[in-house]
Amino acid sequence: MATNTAKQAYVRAKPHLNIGTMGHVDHGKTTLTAAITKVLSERGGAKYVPFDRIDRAPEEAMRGITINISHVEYETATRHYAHVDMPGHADYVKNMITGAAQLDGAILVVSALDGIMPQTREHVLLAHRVGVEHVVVALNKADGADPELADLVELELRDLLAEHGYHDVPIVRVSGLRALEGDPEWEASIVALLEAVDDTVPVPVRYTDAPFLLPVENVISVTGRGTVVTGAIERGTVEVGDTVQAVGIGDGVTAVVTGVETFGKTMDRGEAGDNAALLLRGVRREQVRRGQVLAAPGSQTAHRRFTARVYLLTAAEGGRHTAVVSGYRPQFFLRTADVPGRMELTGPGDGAEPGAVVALPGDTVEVTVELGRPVAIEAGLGFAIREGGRTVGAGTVVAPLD
Ligand SMILES: Nc1nc2c(ncn2[C@@H]2O[C@H](COP(=O)(O)OP(=O)(O)OP(=O)(O)O)[C@@H](O)[C@H]2O)c(=O)[nH]1
Repeated sequence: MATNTAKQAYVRAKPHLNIGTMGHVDHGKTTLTAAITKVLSERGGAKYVPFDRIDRAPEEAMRGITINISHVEYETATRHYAHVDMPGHADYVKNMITGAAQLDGAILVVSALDGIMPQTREHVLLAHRVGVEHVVVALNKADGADPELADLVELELRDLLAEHGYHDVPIVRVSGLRALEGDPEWEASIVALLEAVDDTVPVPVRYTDAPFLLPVENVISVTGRGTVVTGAIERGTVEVGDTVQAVGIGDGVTAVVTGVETFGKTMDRGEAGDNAALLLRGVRREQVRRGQVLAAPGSQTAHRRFTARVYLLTAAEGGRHTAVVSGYRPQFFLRTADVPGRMELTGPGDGAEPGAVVALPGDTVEVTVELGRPVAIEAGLGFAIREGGRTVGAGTVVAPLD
């Protein structure tokens, strides 16, 4: 937001969708993301983002001009996409469950050389659990794979996907690496992959009529301009002159929005589904924090206590090997907030025995949660439970308390 040159305006000519790559470590997510931007840049639909600029680019963040650095944007003939390449496995799991990623669809990257690996399974399971309805598979590294082996991987993938309710998923053989190197055959594979995404992922219904809500991802101070808050708009719309309120964690400030941008372009109006950067007047950087939400004043309230239903992941899903008892103190991830808390088991769900005081991996249980700090809570909000760097549970808020 702090550049001296006049900014280009964002033209909302095509529907905007949010997609992301998921898949096992080293199967080529980042290479594929770079390849997509390179191939589309040659066709006028993107700015090329080289491999080493994805996930990082701290100087861009310092200049305060872009949204969360792991997002890239590109356009196909019919859509504008924001694409998130979640840096590591832990971030993926957290972003998926908390809904921070807000994916309308996902590209599952599977190496044709390695086939299905543990995180491939875990990501498919989580995607389904958090409501990602549309998946396209990029069967990557097809340049190095024996076609018969790739056929076998494809069969196994179809089984895995069907097990989690994904049917008729397009599986496109690609090579991110060869496409990046400019090999026309593999460049064409990237185009085919994006065509499959265009055809498979429908334009979602956006809640533009609801009160404005944006989970805060990043807060950046821009010299001479003020404080910029970035994140994906979950609901509603926002325009210059609107008043927004920060809710959760500490005391929330109320501020007037003096600028709205997406990917460095100015917008008249940010809408649900957009990745936005909002410039706030008269706010110091410390007054807004990741984990808060920016909301239409009075539309959201912060709570420390709430009731919820929680599914405990099995060991095979990456969860715990042992039971959980009342008084359990894991870490809770709600939207972009990461707070410690305590969980009491109040009743069985569909898995646990009636009256159970312990819950086993694989059970669904009713719980009361008390967080270390208040965050914006409402019925239906999804959250993740983590412990020692791994995800052990996925929950849904039933009702806020107090
Ligand atoms: N042969 C071949 N190698 C590839 C291809 N795509 C990626 N690789 C290689 O696979 C390795 C991992 O690629 P990355 O893009 O870093 O994988 P990633 O999934 O983003 O890894 P994480 O971000 O660590 O989860 C690198 O050495 C790439 O060069 C491909 O299409 N063909």
